Amino acid sequence: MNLSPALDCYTREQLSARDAQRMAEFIAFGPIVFQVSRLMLKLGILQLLRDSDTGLTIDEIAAAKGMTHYAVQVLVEASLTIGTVLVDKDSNRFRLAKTGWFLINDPATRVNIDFNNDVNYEGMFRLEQALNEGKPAGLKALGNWPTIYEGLSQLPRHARQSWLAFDHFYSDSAFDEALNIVFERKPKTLCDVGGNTGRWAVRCLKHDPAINVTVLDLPQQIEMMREATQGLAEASRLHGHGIDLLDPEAQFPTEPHFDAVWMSQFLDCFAEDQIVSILGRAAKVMDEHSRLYIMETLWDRQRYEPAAFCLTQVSLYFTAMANGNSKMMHSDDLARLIGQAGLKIEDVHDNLGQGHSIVVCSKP
Ligand SMILES: C[S@@+](CC[C@H](N)C(=O)[O-])C[C@H]1O[C@@H](n2cnc3c(N)ncnc32)[C@H](O)[C@@H]1O
Repeated sequence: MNLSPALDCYTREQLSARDAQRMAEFIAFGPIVFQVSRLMLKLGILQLLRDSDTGLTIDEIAAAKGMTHYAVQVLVEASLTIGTVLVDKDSNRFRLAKTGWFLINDPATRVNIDFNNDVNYEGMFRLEQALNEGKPAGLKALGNWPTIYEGLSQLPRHARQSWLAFDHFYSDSAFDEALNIVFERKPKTLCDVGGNTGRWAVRCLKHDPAINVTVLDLPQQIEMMREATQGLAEASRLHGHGIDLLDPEAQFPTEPHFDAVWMSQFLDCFAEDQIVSILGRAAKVMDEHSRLYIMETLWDRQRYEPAAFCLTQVSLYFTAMANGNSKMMHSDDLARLIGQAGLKIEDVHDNLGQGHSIVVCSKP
């Protein structure tokens, strides 16, 4: 399989036996490690330690935070062994460790923590059931829909906020570079498949005053998009088309003719046979001048190893919470599905934003 140079570490053992045993325990206590660290952030204890020059004792933290000695002690002692804080043995003062610094300052980590807590945490208990049934068995922790996409507009407030923040954080980071790639061929019409709240569509409209953009998405999301883009000066060039692309009979609109078809973080919401069907329907409305741009975070093409770690873990969100049958893709799989849909890969651009690739496809 393809693996970027940074992922070569997956081909041979990296840990000593002692480190491996510690890692095994880290996994065993994963849910507690997660909740302790999330609370150290939420309660501002990590931030308090960051801002202190001399470090703080448990009593000083408790006084500053209005918490009991016991509550601070269990959190801080666990954080010490997790590795987010350090202690001075003589003064009993705690200070921030490097990992704690990243918890505070790394925006990707913050978005991932909120996403895991507010969207995934409870539902993930049903991962085994989801794997057995091929259905998102964990989604009932948030509401009763066949897939999370049908429920997006009605998710509990925190879950919706964290879902959108997660989604936007990843795709927004790649949009600047993506605009240059897509507009190189000067398209006049673009179809944004799975355009969600219209963020990419709006970027295109602002980037080129001649472009018309049609967003295809579930009818509920087209409503969300209309709300989000209300009053926009460019609104007359923005069009919405409600469609359920899981229905194999649902065809892409043929009017207008699309110079560019754009799918960002979209195909990862579907199983392989569904992807082939959707790509095949996109191909039907393309001619030899049209281009399909697929923007995905392909886990095997990552420049940094932690990104591949995040992406392969996020796959299980799709299993337990989203739809039960899709994942963050490996580029070998995506290439095979593109070929099965009768399209050919013309170019691949890697390392955009938070580790996105754009696969440019045309009709052979
Ligand atoms: C992960 S979001 C990506 C949003 C956006 N393209 C981005 O890059 O941030 C996937 C989008 O696909 C849409 N979607 C999921 N299932 C769909 C379906 N069956 N038919 C049409 N759109 C669907 C969702 O509503 C959502 O807006």
